[in-house]
Amino acid sequence: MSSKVKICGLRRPEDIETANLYRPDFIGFVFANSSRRITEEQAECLRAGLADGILAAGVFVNAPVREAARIAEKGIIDIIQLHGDEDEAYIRSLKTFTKKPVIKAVRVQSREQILEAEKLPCEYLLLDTYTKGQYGGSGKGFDLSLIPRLARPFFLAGGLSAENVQSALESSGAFAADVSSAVETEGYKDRDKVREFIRAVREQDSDTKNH
Ligand SMILES: O=C(O)c1ccccc1NCC(=O)[C@H](O)[C@H](O)COP(=O)(O)O
Repeated sequence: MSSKVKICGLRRPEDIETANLYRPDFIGFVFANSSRRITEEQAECLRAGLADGILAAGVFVNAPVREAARIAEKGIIDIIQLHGDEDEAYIRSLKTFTKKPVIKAVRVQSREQILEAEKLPCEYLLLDTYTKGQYGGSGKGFDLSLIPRLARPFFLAGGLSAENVQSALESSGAFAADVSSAVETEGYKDRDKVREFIRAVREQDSDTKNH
């Protein structure tokens, strides 16, 4: 199966134009406390311009369950990405309010932690770097040898770039590559870097098919 791409932290109309041009499979709107945070109203406007076929994830960190569900049910996002300390009870409660798929981020510190997270009632895991004092989008990578064989599809995140994404996907077996920092220049998404990242993932797919 070909690898998917997610570009996270879109916040301007030109970022949406870039996405519509280069067609990642997923984009992310950050609703959590971050320099990439956007409001619900901004996300609604951006979503209206997003091409069909690109799925929008909403990134939340320890948000009230009803707030995440409300934004999802409004149609602003297709997937709920939980990037904080949300536990099984939180996810079960969320699922009583919305049928939208859930991505649970794990800020990786050990192999056992990932195996434990596999039991959670979510559709996808997202494995990201643990950085003290920061929930995500740090631009730093983690030790991919900690990733066990997983039955569930997972997004790989944390310090990915056009230069390292091919080998990271290959060695981890991830379903999708997720990037934010490495496709930015001075804090904003950079059209050329987004293009190169997506190209690197798609090239990896054609290399795999040719071998
Ligand atoms: O990107 C943020 O600012 C952010 C803040 C708080 C929680 C999550 C956040 N991002 C989530 C993502 O999906 C990022 O793409 C992921 O952490 C990878 O980021 P990077 O290492 O910068 O490529």
